[in-house]
Amino acid sequence: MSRAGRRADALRAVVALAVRAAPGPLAGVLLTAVVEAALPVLAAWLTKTVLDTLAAPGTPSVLAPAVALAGVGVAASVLPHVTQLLRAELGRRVGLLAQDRLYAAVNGLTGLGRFEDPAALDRLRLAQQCGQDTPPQIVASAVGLARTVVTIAGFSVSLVLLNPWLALAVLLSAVPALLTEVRLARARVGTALTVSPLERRESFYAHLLGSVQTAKEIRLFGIGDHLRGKMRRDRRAINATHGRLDRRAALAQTAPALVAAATGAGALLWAVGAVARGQLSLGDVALLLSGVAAVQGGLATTALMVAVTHQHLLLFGHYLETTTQPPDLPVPAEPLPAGPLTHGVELRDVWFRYSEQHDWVLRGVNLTIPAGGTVALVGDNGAGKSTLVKLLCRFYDPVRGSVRWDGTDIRELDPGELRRRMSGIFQDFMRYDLSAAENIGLGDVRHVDDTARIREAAARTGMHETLAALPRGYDTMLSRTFTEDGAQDDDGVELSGGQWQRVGLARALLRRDADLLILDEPSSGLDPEAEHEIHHLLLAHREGRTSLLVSHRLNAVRGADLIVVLRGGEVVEQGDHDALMRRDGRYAALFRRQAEGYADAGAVAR
Ligand SMILES: Nc1ncnc2c1ncn2[C@@H]1O[C@H](COP(=O)(O)OP(=O)(O)OP(=O)(O)O)[C@@H](O)[C@H]1O
Repeated sequence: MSRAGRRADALRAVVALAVRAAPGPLAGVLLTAVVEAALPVLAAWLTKTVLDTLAAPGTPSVLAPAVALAGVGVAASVLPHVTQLLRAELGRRVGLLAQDRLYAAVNGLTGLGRFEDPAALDRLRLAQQCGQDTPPQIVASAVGLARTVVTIAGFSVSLVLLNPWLALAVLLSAVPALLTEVRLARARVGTALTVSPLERRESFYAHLLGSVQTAKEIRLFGIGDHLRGKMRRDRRAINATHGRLDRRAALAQTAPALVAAATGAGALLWAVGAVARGQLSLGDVALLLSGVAAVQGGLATTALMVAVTHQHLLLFGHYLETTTQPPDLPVPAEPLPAGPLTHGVELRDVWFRYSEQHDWVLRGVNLTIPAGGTVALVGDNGAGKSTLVKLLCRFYDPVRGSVRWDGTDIRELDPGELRRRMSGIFQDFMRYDLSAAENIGLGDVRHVDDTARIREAAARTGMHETLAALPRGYDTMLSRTFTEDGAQDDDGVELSGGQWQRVGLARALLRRDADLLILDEPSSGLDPEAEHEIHHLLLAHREGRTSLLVSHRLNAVRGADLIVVLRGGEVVEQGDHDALMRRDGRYAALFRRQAEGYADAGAVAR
């Protein structure tokens, strides 16, 4: 699509957004803009009438035009405040709708790929920035533009009546400024794109330096100054880019400004001569001077507003691109229903790599998780276990092969429905800065307010007593960073690593009707007694349910119906514990090594 076509699309989208979000304030802003635009023209004519009436004694009373002029003055001083009020309301409502649509689009992404694509993240950042600010600014500029055009038209007619050639010269003198501003607008958008990655990285450093999660390590390693230096370097680069553009703009704007000033001076000299020759009255001169100033000022404002609107429309293109982007993973127009799991989930010759630049992570994996069965996945660091879990949830699609839910390729299913049939805990599970109840309730948002259910899930992971004893019980914020809905009390708490893991597990267990339970390292942060206890609990919970357990603690997986050993992205062994021990391969070696570690520790203890 051509650049002009994209701008027209952006403009249509902004207008549609404003009409949808705030029809009342939009109509109000347009109305006040027209009235505000007409006032200066009216004031100039009334001034001329007052001056000419005063200069010609014996003519009708000056009172009526003087009172009208005063009225115009009052209206001119009040209206900007009304406009400001309406424009602010318009901005807030449009900003809200734009933000909501943007995050609906982001939330609609099925997979994780776009969140790992720097170009997509830069675009998202620009979309976040301009989604909030750009539509109201475009509306404000467009309204301002319409207003100045009305004012310019009014004064131009006045100038044409006094001297048509002068009117033409004044109008033409603004053309260079207009062209310069449009060129500069394009350069400004180019600069915004250039600095966006730098600004995103700067925000990252700002987050590192200002958050409690990072404060410990930054202090222990004393790397605050190092990070600050990197942040400063990015900011300097951003400033240098902006500085270059500002210098270029100042140079480019000088010549058009000189042309306009020379035209204004010429008009003044002509007017003085015309008064001396008796061609113009004093009132005419007042009208002419205010007309030249208004037309020139208006044209300069127009140039700037055209440029700003142009710039915002180009930026808004990124918002449109993000909100109308095609799906990251294909979903059929009419997906098949994901029914209750009756046979099992199967990975059939699955090959996967994160991108063409990356190496294969899974290489022809064949694996079945039978309905009602417990499968454990073990293997070295980087063997591909978490990647396999992500493919099961359809965060990525296999490059080759398929993942099948009761025989149907999960690409044929509705991803939302598929995920509603699953539950689990990831290795890097979320610790939400929310209340304890909500931290668990989010496991099944239909029951987020079901206190009894939440307490029962907490009890099953041994967390009920701990959470009930918090300052506000389950309503206590599990955060020292935020307070509940802006409350002033700082009684939020930070849980220990193991306690958080139990909360994460309780969240997973809240979805009681899940067909497939995925537990990726569910006990890595627990003390040995808690681990033992949690594994017994999970064993009981998994009984008769389909589950996939990923763990490095081989003692925890020995009860699984099937243990699958992954190495370098390939399944190298599978069977139950006894079969794998008899086979005396990789699993047996790993198991013995862990058992020896415990035995050695026991010997040292004795
Ligand atoms: N988002 C990603 N983008 C690119 N490469 C990735 C990504 N996630 C993982 N990898 C790579 O894929 C390989 C497998 O990682 P994965 O997390 O699946 O291993 P794992 O078996 O779960 O390891 P661990 O036992 O350490 O948790 C690793 O080499 C890792 O660097």
